[in-house]
Amino acid sequence: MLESLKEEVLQANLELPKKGLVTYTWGNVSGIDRSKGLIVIKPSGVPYDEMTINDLVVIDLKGNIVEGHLNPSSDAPTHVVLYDKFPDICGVVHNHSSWATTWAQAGRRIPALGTTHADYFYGYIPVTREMNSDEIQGQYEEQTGKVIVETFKEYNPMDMPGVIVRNHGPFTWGKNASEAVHNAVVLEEIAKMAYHAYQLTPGLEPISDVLLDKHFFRKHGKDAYYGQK
Ligand SMILES: O=C(CO)[C@@H](O)[C@H](O)COP(=O)(O)O
Repeated sequence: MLESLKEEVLQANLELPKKGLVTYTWGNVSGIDRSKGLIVIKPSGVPYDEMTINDLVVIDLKGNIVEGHLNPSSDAPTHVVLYDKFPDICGVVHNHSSWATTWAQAGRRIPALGTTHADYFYGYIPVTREMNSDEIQGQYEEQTGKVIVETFKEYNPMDMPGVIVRNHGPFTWGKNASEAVHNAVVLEEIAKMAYHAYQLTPGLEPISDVLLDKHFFRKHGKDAYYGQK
């Protein structure tokens, strides 16, 4: 069942260490078959260099295990919320890549300081609010998804394909698992460049709306929905 999606999700997971986005078993990638309402996700705690297609776990949109002999990623509830509330996405990535996680630990949104950013993210990459103790002590991973959705009231997820979860790390998404990984790689590079740009020029302002529009529109077209800049 879902053999081609499983292969795509396996390759997307194996791309994370190849691109230097994960250490040990940190991070996870999933993909969804919207016609079946089934998600294929990385198993929890399995080293990437030992992972096989048979280790992947299939869950439904309530988080129930439909197929698989291992537990799904501990972040599966977050993936489920995002698929439920962002109907156009079909791939989700979570990781603890160093530069993006630095911004998460600092509780900072990432400003658009250059055209690389503008090609992928229309304006600031948002950071979620701090979660309260009840949210943390409760269904933490599910609440993480809900706080991301709350942050995206003003955004179309397809035109802002990532978020910085405060004190945790980045989540990215896309039209499939492979695009979600691509966006994770870009977000990490943007986070690194923005950090260094601020070192060179403290108090740097974001790029002009004209330059942001030029690059984002060129890549995404005029009809893209735009949230906060
Ligand atoms: O965010 C976290 C832990 O903070 C997770 O991404 C783990 O780093 C990986 O968990 P599994 O996917 O192996 O359950």
